Amino acid sequence: MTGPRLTPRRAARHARAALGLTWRAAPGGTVVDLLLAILAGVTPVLVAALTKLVLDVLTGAGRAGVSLVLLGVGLALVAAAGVVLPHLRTYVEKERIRAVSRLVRRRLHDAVLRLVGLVRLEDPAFQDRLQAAQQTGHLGPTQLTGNAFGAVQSVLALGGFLGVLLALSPVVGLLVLVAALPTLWLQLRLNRARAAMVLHLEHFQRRDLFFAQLLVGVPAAKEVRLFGLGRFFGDRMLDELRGMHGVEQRLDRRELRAQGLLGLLGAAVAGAGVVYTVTAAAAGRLTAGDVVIYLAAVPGVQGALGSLVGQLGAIHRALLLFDHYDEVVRAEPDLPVPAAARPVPPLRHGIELRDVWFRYSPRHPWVLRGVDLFLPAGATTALVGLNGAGKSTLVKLLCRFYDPERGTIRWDGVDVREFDPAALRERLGAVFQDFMPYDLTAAENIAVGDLAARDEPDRVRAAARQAGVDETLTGLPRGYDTLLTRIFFDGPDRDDAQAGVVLSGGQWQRVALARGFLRADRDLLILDEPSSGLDAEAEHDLHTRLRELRRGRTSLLISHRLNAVRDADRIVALADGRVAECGPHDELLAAGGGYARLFTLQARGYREDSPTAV
Ligand SMILES: Nc1ncnc2c1ncn2[C@@H]1O[C@H](COP(=O)(O)OP(=O)(O)OP(=O)(O)O)[C@@H](O)[C@H]1O
Repeated sequence: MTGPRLTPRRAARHARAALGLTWRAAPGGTVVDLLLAILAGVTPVLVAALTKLVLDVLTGAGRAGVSLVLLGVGLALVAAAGVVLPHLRTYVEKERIRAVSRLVRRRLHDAVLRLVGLVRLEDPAFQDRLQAAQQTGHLGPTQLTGNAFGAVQSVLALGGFLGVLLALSPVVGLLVLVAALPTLWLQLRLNRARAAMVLHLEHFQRRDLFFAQLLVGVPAAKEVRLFGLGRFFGDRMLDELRGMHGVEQRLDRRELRAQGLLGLLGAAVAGAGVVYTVTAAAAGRLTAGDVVIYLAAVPGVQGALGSLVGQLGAIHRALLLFDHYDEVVRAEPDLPVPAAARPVPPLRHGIELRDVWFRYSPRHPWVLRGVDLFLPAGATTALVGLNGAGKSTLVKLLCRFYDPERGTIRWDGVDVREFDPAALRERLGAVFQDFMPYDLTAAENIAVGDLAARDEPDRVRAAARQAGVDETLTGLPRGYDTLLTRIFFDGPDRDDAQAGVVLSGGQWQRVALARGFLRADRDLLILDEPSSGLDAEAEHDLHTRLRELRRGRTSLLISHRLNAVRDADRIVALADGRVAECGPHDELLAAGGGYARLFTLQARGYREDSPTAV
């Protein structure tokens, strides 16, 4: 496994960005932490130096006139500081990490929201990076700063102890120093491997999480039990976990081998130093105080060097991890957004698709192959076609989640690429076929259609009434404030296991419709299979309401129930990626094409005694 390379320029850019984030998130905490790191660095050297002085005075080897009491008090104070400082630092550091995490999370999500389309979000490689950035984004700044301050502390301790060692025996001092160089080299290599591992593991982790969710989550619980899928998914999950652990294990073993050898080397150097000092003291060349400070200095230098190497390695790793975050926050918009976007005017004439070609990526087949279509303002257009004909894809293009590969979509003659996508979407209302049931309250589930309605309960209720779900929601344990989920609970509901409710599929469909109704006044209302989950009576009722609502408005209605679209102003049938038929119901029926065939088939299914597959 080869690791990602970090050029000095890239490293410097990441370091600047990471430190900048830390400073912006917690300026006070950063200063305090640095001061504490400096204090923590000099404390052990001071303890060793004071201990030597005390011993020298006691054994008569020290200078006369030095007060033992003062030395004792000084030693006690410095030792006390040495005990308290690490705890204080831990607290300050945790506060800083929390502040940085919030800032990093916000920036990451701002960056994701800048992706106005869906192309990049649907790219598995980008998803891997995004997940890695989510998990490790905050580690870049926090580890960089924490380890940089730790390095300051280590350098101070190292400088102090090394000074002592070199003064007593330059040979041993240099030996201790040189013995640390292989550790530094190894650490840098291991860091690169570890950073590469994060991205490599992301594949496994996402799939592991997916299988774990299937096993413990509610959505798949029915099928898992009925089809007996538990063992199958469990084994797949363990396979992913095994793959992940295999990668980690290989790296851990490499680390164990290398660090074991280097540890032995360090111990041998330290042992040789001890033998030398004790022998020199026995021969009268060193005092007892010298022996004590020597014994403190050798592990002190090795410890500080080890920490420094570890910290430099961690800084390197933090910079490599920061790469994922940096890539995501610097990601170019996935759809071109004009610098000077044109304002989106109210729709007067209509929306025109001119020779629109689209496929989800060059590796995917064409879905639309030259669609020419006009959606006249103030009229209802129905879009019909077999499964996979491209109806929902066309809706996604109208919302500009993607751009056509060839051809244009024009809003009153203006190419929609000249608009800001957010401004265009402001003019649209939509109920998607795969609408999202949120684990929120009933009122919030409707108000997400137009967040301004959060503070307008009457509007929310009116929309629910139009969608025929008001009575259901009013009857819930907490009315519109009832959570539409059994996964979470609100504070006051903690002791009430029944507080959240699960709606039926059709009831959810109506909630989604209510969301759409909140935007019924927009220039274009898109309804993709709005009645697929409704019972016959509700469907009839809904289409009567929709007819009312659509009157004089521009709307696009997609449905497989051809009876529900027959009164649309125009019916457009998609087939083979093109518009195959277009016209009012009667005209299409008389033409005797694909639409007429499907309509007759469905109608016969209702009339005949024997059931007919539709
Ligand atoms: N995000 C995607 N990435 C790749 N291919 C996709 C994606 N979404 C849809 N497709 C493919 O595009 C084709 C058209 O799908 P689309 O959902 O537009 O059909 P549809 O007419 O709405 O079908 P249905 O009646 O079943 O809802 C299908 O072959 C589908 O597999």
